[in-house]
Amino acid sequence: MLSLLRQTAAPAALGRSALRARSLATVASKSLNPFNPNLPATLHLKTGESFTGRSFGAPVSRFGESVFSTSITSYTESMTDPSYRSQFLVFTTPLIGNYGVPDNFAPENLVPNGPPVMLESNGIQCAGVVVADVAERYSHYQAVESLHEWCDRHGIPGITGVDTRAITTLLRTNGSTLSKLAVGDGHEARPADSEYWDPSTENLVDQVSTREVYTLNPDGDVKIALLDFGAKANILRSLTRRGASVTVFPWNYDFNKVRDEFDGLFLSNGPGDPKHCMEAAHNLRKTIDEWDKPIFGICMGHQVIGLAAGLEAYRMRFGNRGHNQPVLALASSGNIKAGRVYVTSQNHQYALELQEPFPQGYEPFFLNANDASVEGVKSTQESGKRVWGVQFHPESAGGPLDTIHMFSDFLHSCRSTMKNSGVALPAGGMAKASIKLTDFEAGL
Ligand SMILES: NC(=O)CC[C@H](N)C(=O)O
Repeated sequence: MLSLLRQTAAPAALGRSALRARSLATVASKSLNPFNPNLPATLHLKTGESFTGRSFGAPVSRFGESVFSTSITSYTESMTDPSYRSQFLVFTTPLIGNYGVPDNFAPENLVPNGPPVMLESNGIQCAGVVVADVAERYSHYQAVESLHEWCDRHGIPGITGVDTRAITTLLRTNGSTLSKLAVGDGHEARPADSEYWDPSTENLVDQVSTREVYTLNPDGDVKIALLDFGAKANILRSLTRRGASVTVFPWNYDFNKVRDEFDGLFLSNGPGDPKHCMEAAHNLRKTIDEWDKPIFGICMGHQVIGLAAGLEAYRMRFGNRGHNQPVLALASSGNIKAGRVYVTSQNHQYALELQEPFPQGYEPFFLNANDASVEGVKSTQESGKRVWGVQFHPESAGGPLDTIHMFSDFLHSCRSTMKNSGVALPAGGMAKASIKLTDFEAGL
């Protein structure tokens, strides 16, 4: 996926206004199907229920897994998050689409030295969207198209006019459910049980990870390697905005081959069952045993750290998806204070077991204050290691920024190692010096 991002990077020879005109023309020329309020659609759940409403977006039928999100904003960020791959995203917020969709590639929307997209990847990643009431008209100063037009361009079906409260209640009771979103002729025909496609059987990470190694912000003072399990662009932005150079590797690249060239290792988020990533966990185990520089993982990255440490991962009933998930810190580290509750952005179906005893050298870092699931693991002080994993998304996009300083903490730790090995650390620590309040307010 990120290799595709690179290919869409703006050629330097074109001016900003020419690029803007070109990308707007692309948007306009690709809207294939006008919104048709009379086209029916039905969401079939494998558990036996069907919900009929109206189609929007691409008039195509698809299989996937229905999951619900309680986020009240940021549908564009959620839909472009690669961790939603193969899922039908059911929004509990009734009105979706009212602020339209921005131009993902407009140069003026991009962060200098960051990834070449405004949203979380170069296109829609979820399999479809389920909403109570899609907005046919939109209003936002950055919007260039409607939710219908955007979904249509990307071949993604949507359904509107269905009772998302009833669907969510079913998903809470029965768990995330294999589904078919059927559009147009024959939409009411229920598929046979054997027809439902189960995405958890596939290695979805391999479908979204970069195929090539590349570097963002090559002049950054601290060199971070990032294993790409399906990285959200805001993770890359959060690192480069804090001055790091970020070299992105495919998820199963053996980092041990190049680890001497880097000051820290980052493991990204990514879709699907973490058991498909055992190869990465084995490589990581060797890294942790033989390398003493900082390692930080988010969501899938956190799960891979847990597997490397010897923890088990399990499938939750309906997972946690939304922007208001409270997590309780059990340990202090950097800006994180034990005993505090942080409100976090989340999108996951799997979690690490809270094993007793915890693997030697590790301790639980955070617990979810709603369901007590493991929200973070870290190496103990006595272990001499610096390894952190969090199930939630400190980079948000969308969601609250309560834990955004974990990126500064990670880079601060990487830079302190550089100091020990003779590389000068700016007074007060680069991590603090490079972040201004205005950056925070700008929503980084
Ligand atoms: N956002 C993520 O990285 C998701 C992790 C994993 N695929 C899960 O669903 O639990």
